[in-house]
Amino acid sequence: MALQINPSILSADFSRLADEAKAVEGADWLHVDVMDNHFVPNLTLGVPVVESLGKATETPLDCHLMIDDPDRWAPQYIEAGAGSVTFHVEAAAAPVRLAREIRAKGARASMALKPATPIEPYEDLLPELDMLLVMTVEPGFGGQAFLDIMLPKIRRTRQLIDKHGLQMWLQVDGGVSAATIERCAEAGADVFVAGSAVYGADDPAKAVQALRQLAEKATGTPGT
Ligand SMILES: O=C(CO)[C@H](O)[C@H](O)COP(=O)(O)O
Ligand SMILES: [Fe+2]
Repeated sequence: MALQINPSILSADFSRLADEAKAVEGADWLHVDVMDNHFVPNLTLGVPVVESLGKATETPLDCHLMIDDPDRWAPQYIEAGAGSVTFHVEAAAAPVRLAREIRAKGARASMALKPATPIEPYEDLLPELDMLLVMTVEPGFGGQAFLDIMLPKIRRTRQLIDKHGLQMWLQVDGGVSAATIERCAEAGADVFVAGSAVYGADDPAKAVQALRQLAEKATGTPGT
């Protein structure tokens, strides 16, 4: 099982994005939150910024699309350099077709669930995906408190992945910190997004290492 830490650039200084991306080189992926002020009540960045970020760092980009109509926009993020594209199932018109298109274009296909969206209706879609994202806050903002009530959903999702013998990754995003990452890892997550816990630290690279060690300790699993 992979064990990965993905710093979220949402909590970085947007006037120095290239430097902030370089500050966490050594992390597995750079998590990029795309918000459109429709699917979520916040506006962040779009295709041109993703393209520039891709040129500024060696770290592959994990694009989390919190936007309406991801069916239309996801391909553009792959062309801009995203190595992994996550769409929200609540926003996608045709999740299976979209996942297949993302894979066909050479990126990892990932699907996200808001806190109130259950995993069970999507069990049969899992083989179409490279990653499933269980949101542990309501999407839209960094720095929110981790929702403990999501731990059973993380556990149930891990059970479904294992039941089907899939190699796909299970990502958690929202409120992941030194205080919460062990519980996420014990519940079966293997990819951890952390925004404020990384960029709010004096040394973001050290914060990534510290989170990795806690997750490894919780699972007895060496990371990548
Ligand atoms: O998708 C997100 C919010 O919608 C962010 O990735 C997430 O909130 C990261 O920030 P933090 O670790 O501070 O919670
Ligand atoms: Fe995110």
